[in-house]
Amino acid sequence: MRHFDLVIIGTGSANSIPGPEFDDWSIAVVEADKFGGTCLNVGCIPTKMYVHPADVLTALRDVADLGVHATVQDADWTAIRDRVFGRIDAIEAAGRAYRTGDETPNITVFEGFGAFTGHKQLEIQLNDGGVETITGDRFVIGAGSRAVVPDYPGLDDMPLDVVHTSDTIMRIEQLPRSLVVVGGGYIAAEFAHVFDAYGTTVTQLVRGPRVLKHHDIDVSTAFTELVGKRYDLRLQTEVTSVEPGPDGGVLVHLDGPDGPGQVQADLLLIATGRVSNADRLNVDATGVPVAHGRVVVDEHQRTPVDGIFALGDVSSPYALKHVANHEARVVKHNLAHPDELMVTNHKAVPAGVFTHPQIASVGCTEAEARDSCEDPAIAIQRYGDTANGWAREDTTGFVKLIGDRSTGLIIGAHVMGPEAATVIQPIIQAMAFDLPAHQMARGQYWIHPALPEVVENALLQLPVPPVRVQPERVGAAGWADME
Ligand SMILES: Cc1cc2nc3c(=O)[nH]c(=O)nc-3n(C[C@H](O)[C@H](O)[C@H](O)COP(=O)(O)OP(=O)(O)OC[C@H]3O[C@@H](n4cnc5c(N)ncnc54)[C@H](O)[C@@H]3O)c2cc1C
Ligand SMILES: NC(=O)c1ccc[n+]([C@@H]2O[C@H](COP(=O)([O-])OP(=O)(O)OC[C@H]3O[C@@H](n4cnc5c(N)ncnc54)[C@H](O)[C@@H]3O)[C@@H](O)[C@H]2O)c1
Repeated sequence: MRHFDLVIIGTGSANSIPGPEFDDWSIAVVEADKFGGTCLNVGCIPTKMYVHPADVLTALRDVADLGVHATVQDADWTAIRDRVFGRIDAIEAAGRAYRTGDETPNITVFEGFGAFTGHKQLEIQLNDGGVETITGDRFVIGAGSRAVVPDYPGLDDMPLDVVHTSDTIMRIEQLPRSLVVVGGGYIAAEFAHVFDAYGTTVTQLVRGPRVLKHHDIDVSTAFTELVGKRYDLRLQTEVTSVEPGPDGGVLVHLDGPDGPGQVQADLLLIATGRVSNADRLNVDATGVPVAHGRVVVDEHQRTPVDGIFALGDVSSPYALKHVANHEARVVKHNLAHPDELMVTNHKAVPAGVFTHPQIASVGCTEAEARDSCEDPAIAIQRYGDTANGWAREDTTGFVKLIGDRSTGLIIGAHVMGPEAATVIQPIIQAMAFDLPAHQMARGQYWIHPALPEVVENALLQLPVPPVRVQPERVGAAGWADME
């Protein structure tokens, strides 16, 4: 049985851990599937490579109002798909070659599925046949998450090329004429935007009252209204069964506000959430506990078993790549410096939804704020009432801020509109560094007439006490007085 100083399960964010500081450690990297994990191969990166052409197409369709005459013919699915995966597959292959090649001689890659069979002992079902059992002094569990597919009657009998999850939909042969998307979360919203923009007839089935229902109520309500005008959005609608369509494709049986019904389409995309892979690793055998479906870790990313760490979707409730990357940096430091442990920072975790319009959020929603404090301060600033938004004739975008009246700090921010995921970044910074709202607004210049002025104006409106900048920190006059 081979023994290693460190065993890493999963090549998503965990693959960033081996570096020069571990050159004298023997390291095993265990990967069952594609090198680089979800984000690179089937997640953030390819989806955003599909979103960008969708954004371009959507913008081109909207330019008539600005006096520009543009004709959009169609989206060349094959060209887009081959550009996306021509680039991604090359990176995947290069990552695998790097870890298996001469440049990292202390690393042994096991291509197969690992599960614990004893204390710090992992059995690997190798992809090309055979089984290998290894042991390690330390382990990093970075095994990610997987798509959840509800057990709809008839689903098992459907042709494989008709029913998809986010894992497979991006590699299809041709653009479907019609698509049913099930789910109302991130993945459903982003793919509905992509396919609708490319020219597919989209029907989205959402069992709740709104799309993105975990977002702030104002964002969720406004976004639901907007996409409801774009494609066939059916709320409070459940799938009851599926069957092959009479002319191919799929016939989805559903139950909604108007009673039972049907919708037919070329393809079905199921985007009903993801679950941690903690249940597939038999972590119990090595004494690692699982709670709420996730591997249990402390603020140093340590499991209760000495030397076993976990990070990313397998242990984190956030299921976001920037969180997995941050946690990987913490694990890397803590492996190398066991006497000076770093703490994970989950203070102001943001997220973007790459739809049209774009959405971004950080901190609490208004409802969460009202649950935890009696009287949160709220400000809403429309893009269209600031110079750049007005120039664009934006009619739907806004920034919503939630503040704490006692401290003047921002506790939540929600943005819907052009470049929302970029526009929100200064607010994330303010929250991360405890910069009070009015100090943030008046303690710096805001480029005029750029989009972030919408943030400046939202900050100024926030009914929290002004906090004056100390003159010695910003120069003799004190920028707090600058109007
Ligand atoms: C469609 C989609 C779009 C997304 N878009 C975004 C986005 O825009 N922004 C964002 O922040 N996040 C996004 N995410 C979420 C993001 O991709 C994940 O949070 C992140 O990739 C998780 O990283 P990880 O390292 O924890 O796991 P992963 O990257 O999933 O890596 C885990 C690896 O472990 C391997 N593995 C699992 N079990 C075993 C085993 N038993 N043995 C061996 N290997 C195993 C898997 O094959 C995988 O390669 C998206 C996700 C999806 C699905
Ligand atoms: N831009 C981003 O950052 C981004 C993009 C995609 C995915 N992600 C990450 O991936 C995770 C998974 O995304 P997701 O969209 O699959 O999950 P999600 O949790 O965002 O949404 C799941 C949706 O499916 C619905 N649902 C659940 N079970 C259902 C059922 N049985 N029938 C019908 N509907 C059902 C839920 O009500 C919800 O609307 C996200 O939580 C997010 O963390 C992030």
